[in-house]
Amino acid sequence: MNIDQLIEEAKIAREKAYVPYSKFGVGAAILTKDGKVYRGCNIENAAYSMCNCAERTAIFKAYSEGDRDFQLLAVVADTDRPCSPCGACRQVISELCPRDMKVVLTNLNGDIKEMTVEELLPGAFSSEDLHVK
Ligand SMILES: O=c1ccn([C@H]2C[C@H](O)[C@@H](CO)O2)c(=O)[nH]1
Ligand SMILES: [Zn+2]
Repeated sequence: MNIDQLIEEAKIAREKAYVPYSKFGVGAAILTKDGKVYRGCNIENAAYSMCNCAERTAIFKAYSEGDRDFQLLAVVADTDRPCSPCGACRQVISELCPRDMKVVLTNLNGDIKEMTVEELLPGAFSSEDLHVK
């Protein structure tokens, strides 16, 4: 599974987005080290704060199946620039993915921005900051 293939998986995930309020579908796909792909879409709610982003859907799906070793995350939306994950997702990605893992942000025009987890959220708050680790 290469980067282009994982982007295609994210696009397939985006088709499943439940977005009656924003009409803004987002897709994500995360690749495990042993080659498994978990897709995620955003899922909205009439109580807006309950909306879940595509990135967290994909990561939580993998986690809940016991898969925790990731090598690549792709995100896609119909944006002018490559889709930029929100702050909440950056925090979750930074805790649950390796710091040096590549994150591929893209849009439907094929613009691609590659970043690392560390670059997505430099200096993230983490378990290292807690007294109880
Ligand atoms: O990277 C992003 C940015 C936004 N959204 C969702 C949240 C909400 O459902 C909609 C509009 O913010 O897009 C994602 O899923 N991922
Ligand atoms: Zn988010």
